[in-house]
Amino acid sequence: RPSNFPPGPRGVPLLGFAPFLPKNEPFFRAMQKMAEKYGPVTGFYLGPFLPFISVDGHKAVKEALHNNDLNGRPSGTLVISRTFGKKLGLLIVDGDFWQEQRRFTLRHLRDLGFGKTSIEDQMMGEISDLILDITGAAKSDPDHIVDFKAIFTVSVFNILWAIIGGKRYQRDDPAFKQLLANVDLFLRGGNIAQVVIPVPAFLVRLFPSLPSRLGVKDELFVPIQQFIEKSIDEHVSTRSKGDAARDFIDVYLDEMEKQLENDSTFTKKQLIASVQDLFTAGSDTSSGTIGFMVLYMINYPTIQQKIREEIENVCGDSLPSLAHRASLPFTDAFITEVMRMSSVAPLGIPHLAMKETQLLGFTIPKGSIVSVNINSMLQDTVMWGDPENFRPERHLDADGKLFRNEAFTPFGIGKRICLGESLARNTVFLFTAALAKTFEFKSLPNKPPPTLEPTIGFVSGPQPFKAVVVPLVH
Ligand code: HEM
Repeated sequence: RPSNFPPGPRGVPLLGFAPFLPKNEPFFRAMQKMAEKYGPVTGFYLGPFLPFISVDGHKAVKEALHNNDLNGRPSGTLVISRTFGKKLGLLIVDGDFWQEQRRFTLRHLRDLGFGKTSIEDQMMGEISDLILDITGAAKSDPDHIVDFKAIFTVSVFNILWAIIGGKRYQRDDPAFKQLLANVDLFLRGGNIAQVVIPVPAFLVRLFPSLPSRLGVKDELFVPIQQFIEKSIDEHVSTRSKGDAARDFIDVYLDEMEKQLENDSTFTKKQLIASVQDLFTAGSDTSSGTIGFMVLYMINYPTIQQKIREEIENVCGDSLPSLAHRASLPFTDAFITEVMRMSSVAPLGIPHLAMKETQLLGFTIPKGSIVSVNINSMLQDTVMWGDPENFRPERHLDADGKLFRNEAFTPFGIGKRICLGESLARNTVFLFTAALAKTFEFKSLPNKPPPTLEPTIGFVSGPQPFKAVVVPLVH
């Protein structure tokens, strides 16, 4: 260990702490427990040479995420195997490549509808379809029991795909459902420490099942990459020169053509990897968040009733729109509190120290993996007082207006903040408000409410659940 390295467990020679990584509890919780023992910045080694730094609590997380020397991403064999064995896409790239691709993607996704009301019509269409689906399922069961497994992913994906690929899929399209199930399976597979374990490439060649055993099931992305590549080819063949760009894929293809002569970062492989990353980062996180909204409504029926009353008073007969949001502070506070409690991306994406730097006075060696515990920020006792309690009112000020606590950072902070934040926030708001207005959600007869305990994996999602759904007449 270099001098002034953060305190932490030692592990064993050669393998470091790798054999002791917890598997049966969410990794973010294990890291929080470690922080209780060693402090807000904990360090250990994965293998003989790779320092792993876990950062916990508001003060340390804030300092880490605002330190630009920590804005890199890991590049181990397992990390890059999802992107053709190279640092491609948006999630795991860094340096100038990341800046150029992130800036381009963000600018054009914004123009095409991220965070804009122009995509609202698309969202409302998906919501109407979902409402029909849930109503149908509730009415077809004698006890109005609806299975919520994967029910929101198709809607969320269709919104994303309207911007990226300009096409809409039917809710019951089996091939399409399989693609979404693959993303979900991958995200439930492992944890961020397993994926950065420095496994030499030759070992993976010798033991091809090794990544999967470590929870990195990259083969799940093969059909997704084929689907994206096919869409790109269709875009090329269905557009004539001079036609306006229809979606992100068209805009990207235009840029590839423009930059043809240069040593360009805009390539077909990069486009496939970026779209794949937008799927991976954007679908389960948003749909899981909506799932948690329903779960919390079931667990807190009085609060569910209060939201519904607020929405009915403000929106009358119509479904809530983004324009109503400012007049629905309690609904917004409920959404904020569910996001704080459920923390679907509890460890975000691991960062990398691009050079040696300091964190809370400790030395972080160049090349360290820095795992930033976003959940610990959302549960910080100093910032929240009673973080363990579900209290939407904590997000309202004395005048009943939405108040933003500095520690509310489910999308991260700093330069690597989530690229899809505005789209996710709008999606989650519209779906939650529409569902609360249209249905009453209840526990199954004579059963306790479904668990709020998250699934284990790269992201936290709701466990599959069923609920009694009563369609409300308006
Ligand atoms: C509730 C929904 C979501 C949550 C809670 C969430 C949370 C996060 C978090 C915590 C990070 C990591 C920040 C860091 O590395 O410090 C992140 C990164 C990212 N998110 Fe999201 N996200 C959500 C939805 C979305 C959506 C809808 C998209 C796009 C369609 C998206 C795209 C991305 C991308 C591309 C990154 C990587 C940014 C970079 O490395 O520069 N996310 N997200």
